[in-house]
Amino acid sequence: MPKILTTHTLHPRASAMLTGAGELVVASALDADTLATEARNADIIIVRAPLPSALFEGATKLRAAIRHGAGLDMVPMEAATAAGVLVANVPAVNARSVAEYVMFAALALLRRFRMVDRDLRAKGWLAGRDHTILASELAGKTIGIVGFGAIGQAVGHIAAHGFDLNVVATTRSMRPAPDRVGFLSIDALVEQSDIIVLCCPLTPETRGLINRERIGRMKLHALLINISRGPVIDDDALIEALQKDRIGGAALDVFATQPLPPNHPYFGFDNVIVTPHMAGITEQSMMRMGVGSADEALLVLANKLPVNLRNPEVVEHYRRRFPADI
Ligand SMILES: NC(=O)C1=CN([C@@H]2O[C@H](COP(=O)(O)OP(=O)(O)OC[C@H]3O[C@@H](n4cnc5c(N)ncnc54)[C@H](O)[C@@H]3O)[C@@H](O)[C@H]2O)C=CC1
Ligand SMILES: O=C(O)C(=O)COP(=O)(O)O
Repeated sequence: MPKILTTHTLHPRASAMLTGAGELVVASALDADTLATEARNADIIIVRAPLPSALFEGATKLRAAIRHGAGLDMVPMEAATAAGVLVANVPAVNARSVAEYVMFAALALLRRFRMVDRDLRAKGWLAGRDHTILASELAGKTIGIVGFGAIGQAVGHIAAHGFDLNVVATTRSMRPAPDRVGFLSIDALVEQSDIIVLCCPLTPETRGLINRERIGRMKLHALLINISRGPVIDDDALIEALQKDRIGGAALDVFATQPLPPNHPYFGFDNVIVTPHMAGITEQSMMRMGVGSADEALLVLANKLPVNLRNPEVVEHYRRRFPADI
């Protein structure tokens, strides 16, 4: 029976789809050595944690690595491709969940939710109400979306139609912008936005995109929301801007080091919301990502190519490794 290794427990509906088609095994730990050892006799791996390149050298039976979600940065693409392993993902199905998180984060920052809740509990009613900086409405502000793919478009739609925000965006292709969205260069977006939302993948171009220089161009007291990947922001530059009260606050769901170390400076700011990479995790999206991953795994087990194949250049190599397949 083929072995399907998964880094995390899947949604029950996805597990049910795979039970019977293969032996479904949840990795016993997520460190590089354990993953590489447990992938050695696996046919498929479903991925929610960074995979080491070395995994692909030892996993001689491995046919596919399937990302449970959108971001492909967790799969070392070159190593997978060199080994003839198909890489697929499940795009767009968590976009609504992430977009709702973005609106939650923007509202929570503007309402100073962390401070008000804390002061009411610790010091009582008046302390909770009596903040010198007033809360602010979303309506009429400009939200700047960096990366206008599935998530960016969902954010743009809710922001424009649900909250009367002005929406500007920057994206690689700059195709014709939809109604109520204006495309700008990254620098113009950074200068004009009251709220900047990072919705791009982590790539060599986006690593360090929000650097000291760009943070310096932000409007005084603008907000920054990051749901993309931690290294898109220069942490030292952001921490400095927060210390100097240069920006109004930040909501960070993703970090250069995950888990975020307990003593990290981000924990020290009242105007920073930190969440453990969970913007895309809801009951609905976990079901859709799980089912989508299971669909792709079942296709590979049926000797077919996954629908969202992300390294098509591997196909010839794959055919040589598994001549009976595809
Ligand atoms: N925090 C969370 O729970 C989640 C985080 N993510 C992250 O969000 C990313 C985006 O997800 P989707 O919107 O589903 O992907 P997508 O592929 O639909 O959209 C990404 C967009 O970013 C644009 N882009 C790429 N490079 C760029 C650059 N240098 N400058 C500006 N735009 C650029 C692309 O043109 C594309 O429009 C994922 O790659 C992942 O890293 C995704 C889902 C959940
Ligand atoms: O889709 C992504 O890239 C995410 O970050 C969320 O997916 P996951 O929680 O890793 O299944």
